[in-house]
Amino acid sequence: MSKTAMRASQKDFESALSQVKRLKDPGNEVKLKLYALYKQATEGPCNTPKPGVFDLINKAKWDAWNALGSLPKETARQNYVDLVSGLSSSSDSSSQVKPEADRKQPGYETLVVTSEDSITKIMMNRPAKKNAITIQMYNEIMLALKAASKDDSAITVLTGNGDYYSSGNDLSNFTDIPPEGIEEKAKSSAILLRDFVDCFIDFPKPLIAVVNGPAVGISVTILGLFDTVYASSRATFHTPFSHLGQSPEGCSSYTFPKIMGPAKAAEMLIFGKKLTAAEACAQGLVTEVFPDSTFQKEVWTRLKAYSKLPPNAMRISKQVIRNREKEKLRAINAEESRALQERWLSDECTNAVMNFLTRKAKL
Ligand SMILES: CCCCCC/C=C/C(=O)SCCNC(=O)CCNC(=O)[C@H](O)C(C)(C)COP(=O)(O)OP(=O)(O)OC[C@H]1O[C@@H](n2cnc3c(N)ncnc32)[C@H](O)[C@@H]1OP(=O)(O)O
Repeated sequence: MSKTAMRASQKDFESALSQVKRLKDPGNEVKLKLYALYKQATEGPCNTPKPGVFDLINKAKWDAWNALGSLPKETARQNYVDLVSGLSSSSDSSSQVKPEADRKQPGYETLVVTSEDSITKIMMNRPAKKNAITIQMYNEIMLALKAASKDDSAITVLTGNGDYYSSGNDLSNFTDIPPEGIEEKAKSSAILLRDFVDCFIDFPKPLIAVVNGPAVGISVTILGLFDTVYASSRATFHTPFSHLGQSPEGCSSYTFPKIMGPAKAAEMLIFGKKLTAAEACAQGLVTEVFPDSTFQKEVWTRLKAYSKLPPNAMRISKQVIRNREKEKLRAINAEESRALQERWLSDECTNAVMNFLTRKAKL
């Protein structure tokens, strides 16, 4: 016999009433339907005066109940039981979490990109190399950001897999010299760098860095272009550009002095001072630090709550906060990229990279 042909007993109705309390929030429209059916099942047709036009909530409830007209109490009880049973089965199936491998978006080799709960998560995925950023990874991050800017997620997160957030530019990027020579390599790298940083400058939705461990070089400098930076207490922030014969990028020559003042920015960007997570937070580069033991749990709970906020309002707020600086940031990015193009051809830089690659030097 079909469910609707059955008559719901008082016991079925009472069990639906207790089941409804355990359901995930079904949204206002369904809540109004449930309210109306409950009133109809227990009191019969709507019998109270219509609330005033400014009493919005009670008026919506009254309208929903009144719309049921003279529906018999028994039918309302049955409809209530059926509605709750439908909601329970769909909420059971949506609470079955698929393993990450099944949810991951195809087409990325150096990243794991997933979208759920209105959050697109871009995870750098070279843990054995401390998530050092190869040419392929720069390109894939740009692709993932462009896709995330158009998908239906409300917020986008960048994070790292393993013990590091990222050790920055993969220093072996400099070893793959094309037949056209080293100048050509420096030129194409500067274009890649500029395009990469532009993607962060132009990203239209709230962008959050979940810094799960130490961060080096370009993975630190671009943090000034994020809207929120959450860090594990294990994270450190290191920009050893002078040690590498290089100069700052990611618009940090502008964002860092603005965030932390010129003196603190110079210590990081010129002298390569490494900051702890607590120091980075005190200087405004990091929004909040969480104990490493509860980092993932606390951060994702927070982000899931934020991702439920109205997405258009968040986008517009970001625009209002950031848009007036965009042109300036693009010009700074171009200037920093030009300076680095020169630096990459210098002996200081060549020697530092060779020392790392031949294992003579680490940070
Ligand atoms: C298109 C170009 C755009 C350029 C933009 C400009 C960007 C600038 C920067 O980002 S500058 C910062 C560059 N990064 C570094 O200088 C970090 C170098 N790495 C280290 O000093 C150390 O590896 C470490 C301190 C990050 C970690 O040390 P440790 O814990 O002892 O681990 P290992 O050194 O054994 O590392 C494991 C494994 O990963 C390889 N690796 C780590 N980082 C990098 C890197 N940045 N580039 C290349 N390879 C890296 C390391 O060699 C080991 O590999 P192996 O197991 O030996 O094969």
